[in-house]
Amino acid sequence: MHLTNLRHFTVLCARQPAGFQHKSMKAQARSNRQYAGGKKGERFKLVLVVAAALLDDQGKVLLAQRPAGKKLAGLWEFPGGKVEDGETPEQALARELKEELNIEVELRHLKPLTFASVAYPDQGYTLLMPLYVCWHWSGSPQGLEGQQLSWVASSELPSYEMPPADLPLVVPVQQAMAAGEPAEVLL
Ligand SMILES: Nc1nc2c([nH]c(=O)n2[C@H]2C[C@H](O)[C@@H](COP(=O)(O)OP(=O)(O)OP(=O)(O)O)O2)c(=O)[nH]1
Repeated sequence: MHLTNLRHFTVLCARQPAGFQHKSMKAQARSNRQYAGGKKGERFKLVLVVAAALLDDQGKVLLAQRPAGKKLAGLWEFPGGKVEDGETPEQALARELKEELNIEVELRHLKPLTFASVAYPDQGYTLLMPLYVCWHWSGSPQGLEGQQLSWVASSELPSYEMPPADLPLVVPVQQAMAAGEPAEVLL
């Protein structure tokens, strides 16, 4: 995607329907809008992180709480992590889900949903985070790294405090939850 379109997309993603967020999320969204894309001339290191919205058959999505001592500790996020050298985003996500939650995911079950792009000027990096939806995995998710896990209904999502990058992802995830698993397209 052309950079101008990517910036435009980021701004669009940052808009939320009126009344959707509670107070602290509104404040986070405001600061998110201010630094999304960064200022002209600023230089950033790109950090590529992949994450998954795991959706169960009760219509809930899995959130993990970032453990104490880590950056953004206490905030709730979609499980995932950084893409390592030589990995595809899907391979990285399947590896992270195994390491963090002890579940196995087939790459074909990772369906791209949307992405977040957020610059952190004070930290000198910009986070680019593709978000996948996943309806099928084997095993039962466990917080192997000491993180709390929570299966969350769509209407409850806005009450979980999340990193700024995640706020624009909430509505697309709610839409995916409402739509249910799409039928397989056979080519
Ligand atoms: N997995 C995940 N990471 C997220 C989300 N939102 C968000 O800002 N992040 C950030 C937090 C971390 O800085 C980075 C993910 O890094 P990581 O989970 O692999 O590693 P880490 O906590 O050790 O990160 P770091 O301390 O090395 O920065 O992406 C999200 O929804 N899911």
